[in-house]
Amino acid sequence: MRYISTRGQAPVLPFAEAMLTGLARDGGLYVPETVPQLTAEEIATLEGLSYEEAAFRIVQPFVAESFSETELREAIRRAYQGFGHAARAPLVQLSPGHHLLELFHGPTLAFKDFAMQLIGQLFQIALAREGRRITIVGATSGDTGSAAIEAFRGLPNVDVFILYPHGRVSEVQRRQMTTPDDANVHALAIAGTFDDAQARLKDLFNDHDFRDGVGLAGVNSINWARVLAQVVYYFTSAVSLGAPHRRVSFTVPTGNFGDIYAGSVARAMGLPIDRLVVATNQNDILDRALKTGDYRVGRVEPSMSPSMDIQVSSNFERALFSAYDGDGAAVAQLMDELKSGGFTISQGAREHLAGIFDSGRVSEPETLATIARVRAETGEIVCPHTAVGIKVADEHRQAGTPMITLATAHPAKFPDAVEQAVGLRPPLPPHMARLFDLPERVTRVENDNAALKSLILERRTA
Ligand SMILES: Cc1ncc(COP(=O)(O)O)c(C=O)c1O
Ligand SMILES: N[C@@H](CCOP(=O)(O)O)C(=O)O
Repeated sequence: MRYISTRGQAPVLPFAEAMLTGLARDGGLYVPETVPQLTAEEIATLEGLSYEEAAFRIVQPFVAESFSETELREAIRRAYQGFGHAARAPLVQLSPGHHLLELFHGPTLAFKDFAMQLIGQLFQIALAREGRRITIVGATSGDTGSAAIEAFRGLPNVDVFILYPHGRVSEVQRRQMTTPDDANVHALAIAGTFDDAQARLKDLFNDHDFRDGVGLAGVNSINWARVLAQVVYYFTSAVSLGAPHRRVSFTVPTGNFGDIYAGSVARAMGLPIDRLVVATNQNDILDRALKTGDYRVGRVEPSMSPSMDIQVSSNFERALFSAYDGDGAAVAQLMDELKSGGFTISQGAREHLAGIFDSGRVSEPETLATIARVRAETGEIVCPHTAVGIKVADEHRQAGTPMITLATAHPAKFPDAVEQAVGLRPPLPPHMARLFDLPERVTRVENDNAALKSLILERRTA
């Protein structure tokens, strides 16, 4: 399996190299040259398997040339052993035909753990093999950061720098990033928004001297390996509701478009997904783009679902690459236009996207009302991101097709929003009970590349 860039100008790489490379050298994102297909029979055999065995069968065709079966099985086993639920990603029925896929039973209480724990294991195998050291830089709107820190803390051959927007993540999210005391972990509060953090991160990758000098690696969903690991739970949940003999739909709270893009990969592999529904908060560029064809960047407005406070949605580039039939030059042209504020999606590409995705937007009052309604109707307490998903899912449900909404984070990560909606603060699980007692370590940094580069060079332990 070879991996190619969405902009068509970067070296073609095998899986392990694409994983260690992160952003392609032409500024694009790696995707597999072809998508492996699972037959209906193969999909049916996933029913009743452990999450780990299903993950092995789904991931293996993408990585076979880079990792032996034994290495992959062991990486998967280690990745999910710390999850707090035997099913790893359990499904809970919200109402007849509407199910919540709980993706928050990992160590940092968000869906990011599913991919980050696995790539943490795969990175270690690949780095040990080559005797390489790396400097990971990640951008986060709240959840990727702590998941990355948890997966890479304490490793002798890795430094982890996490850029988060100062004052724009929840207190639990911030403390998850600033309280680990490992010398290789560096939490950086950048002046600006998540979009600024992600833009600076891409600048660092596009500075080839710096990138090569520090051995830069990325663990955002820029990294194909992140997306791949997220494909698994689309299969396990759909199969438990009757796929491949029955079609299912998914609604996904969306920001950087990585999670829902993973759903489109599952669909391309043969999983009978009817609709993939993008759910945004008031930062609604994706909803606007899918409805009008105009992808136009607006101001990032802080919301009570801060992890989705994103306007420049990195993985949309991968969806565009498919929608433009793998035309890297066309994608590069759109990304160039994006530098001046946006672009218009061609009619053909819009039709391609409309064949897969629907979308909806949820306001702040609607988010609160949904948390309260779900509590009243089902007893479940959901996080504000999940509430955005549930509201949009309810607007897109079709009789006869089960809808699965991804519950992307634990409500205890967002106690202020939950308290406002239902009058109580969900407790943190026991392994995080000391979070508010631990000292924080944080460095403020300007939204400036030169400042960032010198900080990384100065702090690196590698
Ligand atoms: C809790 C939560 N929900 C939803 C999202 C959106 O996911 P994606 O960026 O993959 O679209 C994020 C951030 O990624 C998140 O942390
Ligand atoms: N919502 C994310 C933003 C980064 O997304 P990623 O999937 O590209 O890592 C976060 O919580 O950090």
